[in-house]
Formats: sequence, C-alpha cells, structure tokens
Amino acid sequence: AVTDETRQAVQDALFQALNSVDSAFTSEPSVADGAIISSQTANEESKKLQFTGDVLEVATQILIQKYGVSILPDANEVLNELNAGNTEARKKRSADSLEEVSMEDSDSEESNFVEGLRQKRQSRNRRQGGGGGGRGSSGGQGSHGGRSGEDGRKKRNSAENPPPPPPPPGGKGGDYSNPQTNQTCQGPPAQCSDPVHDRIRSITGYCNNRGKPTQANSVTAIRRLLGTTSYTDGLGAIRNTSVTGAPLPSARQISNKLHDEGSSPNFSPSINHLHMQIGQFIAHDIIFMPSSTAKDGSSLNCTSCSSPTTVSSNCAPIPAPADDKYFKPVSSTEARCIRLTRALNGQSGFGVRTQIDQNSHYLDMSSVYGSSDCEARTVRSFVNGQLATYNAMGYALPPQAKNDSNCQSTNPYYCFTAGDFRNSLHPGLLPLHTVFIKEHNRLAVMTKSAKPSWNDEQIYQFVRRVMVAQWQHIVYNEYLPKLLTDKYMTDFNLKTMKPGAGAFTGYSTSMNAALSGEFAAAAFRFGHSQSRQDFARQDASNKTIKTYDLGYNIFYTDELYKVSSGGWETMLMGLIKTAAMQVDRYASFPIRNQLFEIRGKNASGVDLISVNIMRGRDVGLLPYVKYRSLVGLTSVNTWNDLSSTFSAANLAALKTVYADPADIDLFTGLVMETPLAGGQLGPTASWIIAEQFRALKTGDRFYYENQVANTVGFTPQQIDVIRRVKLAKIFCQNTDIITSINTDMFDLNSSQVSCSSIPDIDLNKLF
Ligand code: HEM
Ligand SMILES: [Ca+2]
Repeated sequence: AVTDETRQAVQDALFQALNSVDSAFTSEPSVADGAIISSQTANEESKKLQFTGDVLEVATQILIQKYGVSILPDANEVLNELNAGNTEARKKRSADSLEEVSMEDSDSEESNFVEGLRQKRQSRNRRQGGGGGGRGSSGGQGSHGGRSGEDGRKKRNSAENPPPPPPPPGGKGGDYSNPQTNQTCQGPPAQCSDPVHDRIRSITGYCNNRGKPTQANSVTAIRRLLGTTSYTDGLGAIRNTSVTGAPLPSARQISNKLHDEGSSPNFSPSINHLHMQIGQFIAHDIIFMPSSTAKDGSSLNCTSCSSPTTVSSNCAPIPAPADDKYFKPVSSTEARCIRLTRALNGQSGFGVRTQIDQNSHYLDMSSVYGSSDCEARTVRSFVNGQLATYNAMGYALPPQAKNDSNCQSTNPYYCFTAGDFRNSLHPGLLPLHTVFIKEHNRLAVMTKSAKPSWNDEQIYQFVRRVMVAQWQHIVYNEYLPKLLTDKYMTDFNLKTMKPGAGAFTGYSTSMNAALSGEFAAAAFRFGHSQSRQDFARQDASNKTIKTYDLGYNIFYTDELYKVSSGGWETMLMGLIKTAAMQVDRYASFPIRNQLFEIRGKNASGVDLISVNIMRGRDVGLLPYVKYRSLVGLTSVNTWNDLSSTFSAANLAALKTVYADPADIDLFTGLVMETPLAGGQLGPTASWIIAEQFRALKTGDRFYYENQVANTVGFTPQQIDVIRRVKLAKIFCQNTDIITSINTDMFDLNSSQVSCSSIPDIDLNKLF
C-alpha cells in the first residue's frame, strides 16, 4: 500500500517541478508568429498535455534522484489518486506550502491534477495582474479541440473555442451533437453504450473501442513496438553516444554521406508520383506528432546550436559539419545547426517521455474531416451535408485560411483549411484534398436527391461513412499492394476480399489501432525518398505544361491559383503521369536541403532526412538492429552479420559513418535494407508498416468490411459496392480534364481506359 511518506514525496516533487518548469518557460525568448515555419504545430489540447508532461518529466527526475526508480510505481498510484480527485488522499496533504493550492484546487473540475494546478496559477496570476499566464493560440491552427479523456468534454470552455455556429438541426438518426449541451464541439455522448456509437464513427476516435474509449483517439500516446525506448537516462535524454563510447555522428553528417541523391537520381521504372502523394495523404490521416511549444504557445526558435541551453530544453538542433555544402557555418567562429524542436512530451505519469498523435490514429480520413469536433466544424458548410469550398478561381479549392501565420505565401495566395493542418505544406497535396472534398459533395448531392427529407447532419454522416469506406478500400486494395509483397499482404491479413466473399471476420477488440513510434518516426517516412524535385503539370493530352520546384514551394500556395496553368487538375495529371523516385536511401535536393526554405534565402530551411534521423532519437527509437528480431532476422554483432540484408555497397557506406552496426539509426537502416522481391522495401521496414496497417484494420470497429454486433456497418451486398470502388473513378468524376485513366492507378506504364467504362459507386444500394 502507498504510504503517507510517498504521498508527501510525490507532492513535494510535483510542486518543485511545477516551479522549475514555470520559471524555465518564463525565460524562453518569444518568437513572432510565423517566424519559424513548421508543419508539426501543436493544437490547444496538445499544449495542455505538454505542460503536464514537462512537469512530470522533471518531477520524475527529482523522485529518482532522491529515492531511486523503485518509487515510481507507488508514485504513479499517488498521481492516480490525485487525478481522481480522491478526497481522502487530499486530506492527508499536510505541508503548509500545499495548503493554499489544495484549497484552491478543491473546486477544480480538472481531472488532470497538474493541469488543474496550472489553471489555478494562471487565474491567480491574472487576478494579481501578473504576466506569463495565458497561452495564446498559435498561428494558423484554427480551433482544434481534441479529446484526452472523458473529461476533455468538461474542461473545454468558451475562452478556448471560438463562438460556436448555430448547432445543426437535430434529427432522427445520425445526430452527433451532444444531447446535454447541443454543441457538436463537445462531441458525442460519453457513454459508449449510447446508440450514437452504434451508428457513427466519432471524429476523435472516441468509443471506437467500447472497452477502451480513448484508445487511439486524437491527442493520445503512440505505441512502442518493443515496449522500450533508447533514452540515455532511461527517461527522456536523447541518445548521443555510440556503443564504442564515441559521440554518435550528427544526423546531418549521416544525411550527407548516405542519403544524398547526387547528380544521377533514380526514378522508379514502374511506380508513379501519385503513389508518393497518396502515401503522404495517408500519413496525414493517421499521424500528427506535434512539436513542443514555448510557454505562450508560440514556436520555439531552436535554430542556434546553443538553443538547448539558451532557449529551451525542448530544442534539439542538428549540427551541420563544417564542410557542409548547403548549411555553411554561420561565421568563422560559429557553427551552423539545422533547427529542430523536440516532439511534445505528453507523458501522463511518472516515468519515460511519451510522444502523442494529435490526429485520430484510425484510418478515417482525418485529413478531410479533422481530428477534433471543433476542427470538424471548420470544414463543413452545414448546408445539405456539404463540406465548405473556395470557388473564386473557377474551380474548387478548400476554404482559405486567412490567419495562417505559418503560410509563406501571402494575400491573395492564402493557404487553406482542411481536416489536417499540413494540407498546404506543398502544392502536391492540394489536388488530393480538393478531389476528396468534391467527391464528398458529389455524394451529398446524390444523397439529398435520394433522401429529400434528410437534414444536413444526416447527409453529412452518411456520406462521411461512405467516404471513409472508399478510402480504406483504396488504401488496402490499391496503395499497399504496390508497396508490400504479396506474402506480407497475406501474413498480416491486409488483403481486401473479392465481391461475394462476405464480411471480414478479423475484427478484434483487443487490437490497439494506435500508431507505433517506429512507424511514425521512421518506417513510413520511406516516402521521403519517393518525392521528386520537380513536380509536373500536364494537360489532358499528357503534354507537360510546366514543372515547379518543390524547394521553392514549401508552404507556398501560389501554384494553386494559376488558372492559366490549369489549377490543381494539371498537377494531378502530372502526379499520375510522371515517375516517382525509387524507394531507396536517396532523397532529392529539396527534401535534403530546402524544407520550409524562404524563397531566395538559401539554408533558411531544414534537411528533412536529418530531421527524420534526429526525430527518431528524439522520440527514443531503438537502433535499427534491435528491430530485426521482430522479423526473425539474425542478431547483429559484427558488420558481417548484416551482409544478407544489405548490399555490399550499402554496407560499405554505412561503415563510413557509424562506428558500430549497433549505432545505426532506424530510419537509415530501414531505407538501406535490400528491398524484398515484389516489394519496395526490405524485411524490417515492411514488417513495421504491415504491422501498423493490420492494427488499423483489425482494431477498427468501423472498418468497412466488418459486420460487428451493435455497429451499423454495411450488409454483405453493400460491402461489395465498396469493393468495386476504384480511385481512378473518383478522379474521373471530380475533374474536368480527365476522360481516360489508368487501369492500374499507381502503375506508371498502365494501360488506359475511358472514364465512362468504369462504373460509378452504386450509392442507392447503400441507403
Ligand atoms: C514532398 C513530399 C513530402 C514532404 C515535403 C514531407 C515533409 C514532411 C515534414 C516536414 C515532416 C515533419 C518532420 C518532423 O518534424 O519530424 C514529415 C513527416 C512525416 N512524413 Fe513526410 N513529407 C513528404 C512526403 C511524405 C510521404 C510520401 C510519406 C509516406 C509515404 C511521408 C510520411 C511522413 C510521416 C509518417 C511523417 C511523420 C509525421 C508526424 O510525425 O506527424 N511523407 N514530412
Ligand atoms: Ca485518422
């Protein structure tokens, strides 16, 4: 049983940590909105977790220093008591210093004890006219809600969310709004037994698993494939030392030596650039790992090599070698670093640092519909089930985001609002956002005419269900088979079934769909090697109108506004008709040098490959060799042990940077494995990716081929309707210039058929 001494020790450590984190944050230099361009902007819900996480990280260190690691299990029990608002435990608090806060806290509705304290301090600061309190909202994010638990509902208040638009009209069937408050922002009923959870997949993922309602929700922790991390102190300190005792090579050094595509880029002979683009769209559905922010919610400026001590302990800048060709030294006396902010620490207990996924982990079109209920509202028109669009160019685009300070192009070339904040990261993403919005609206029109009495909410929810089903079918039936071998597709139960085969029976309530850190921070970033430097625009007759350079267009959207170049449709054609880069260890120049670069200002951006490698260390991924056991590969003691999975050339290259095979970073190891015959990646990368897509399929109660008790899915005949869906037809239906298209969507050399020969989705069978 937990002793009173432990209770006291935990409380002392928490208050000490609270003070130290508070004062550390106060000294953070503030950065003007938009000064640091980033794709991983934290929303308000994530920021709250960060403060708690940072306090718990420091408190853990204090406890371990005083009492050793053995105190942690009891300490976590105390924390649970505190979080539960256990009054008995509260009464036992005796220290004078705690009294004031304890009394203040007693009326808090906050279920998270540390967050409750923060809110109290903030309001006290405000009363006393002190500064340093309110965390403003960060630029460009709009209103993200998110849900960290059942009580997330209570703690959201009007100060944090914009004034809600009028609630959608209530109606029978499919009404998602909370009956208690009648605000969709506050999500569906908390009880997973409520019939609404039979019918509707929540935006956050809440109640998808009825036994574990918050599992795989937006703003919850990632999984670890081996249950452990590589932090040097076992808690959160970044791995920086080789097993030989020497310092690890800098991530930029590794990128320069192993990942530079040089002057002869390898194009894929068979896979088109669309495969790259759909891969990124999938990533933006299932993973958004936010970066740490400054106390006021603004971005941290982690540019200088000294930023970990002068700016924030959440800075992890990447040193560039003195002879770097692009990131040259700042001056003869100051080395150059590539900026990197550590992924936000969302640990909710004493122990190891934990990163979170701000999107719903499920494969549920978060990039279209959003991952919090507030965000979901920002993309709807609330008329006849339609999503909002911007039409001034004579063609549809997502609505403009006029206050997005992260956007590099300015008035009139605003960035856009979509379900995922990264929609305007580069122009190639927008054609997909637009196509799926248009497809939603097309189905909404068909639904309205078939069901004239349905209200906006009913149409929206029905169409969203069909859209997610189509999307899942496309990912498992068209995208993944081009990436993984037939054996992996079979072994991990990833194959979709043929029409007439009945329902899928693999759903398991014990399968956790949450993203693994290994997938998010390493394996699925393989796609960075698929991106070309030049993105083509092609007209209806496959003539290249022009190309645009990726490095010149990161977070710039002016290409989308070019009517004379055919708007987004010619970009989509270009993606279909040009080759992807080969999946290999090499990345194109913009990926390796120009991410977030300001036009005309060399080296103002970052190297995405270095970031991948450093991100892996930041989130505590183990070195590559540790993951080989998952696939049954030999354990590795010497370089020779790698010779069956790596080419001689790659092995020789690895030896030029790493002192020992046990040091190899996971991202680098995965993209350097020899690809399996019939797949694009090696055995370990394929395993990590296949494992994730199995979790997303068999752990999703609403997966489209399922028939699960008390879950409104599709009948076997309706499942067959979805099984006949082709991405090609969705492109045909939602573009003006495409009249004939690939029979095999991602095949560069595919034969063509006329759009009219591909049947449209038989929506009437789905009502
Ligand atoms: C032009 C193409 C692309 C660009 C410019 C791009 C850019 C980025 C950037 C800036 C990040 C954040 C890195 C960090 O801070 O850790 C990122 C993360 C990521 N990217 Fe890409 N990417 C591209 C294509 C792809 C593709 C094709 C895939 C997959 C097939 C992919 C998968 C991922 C994943 C899984 C992450 C981690 C996301 C997260 O942790 O939230 N990316 N990418
Ligand atoms: Ca999702």
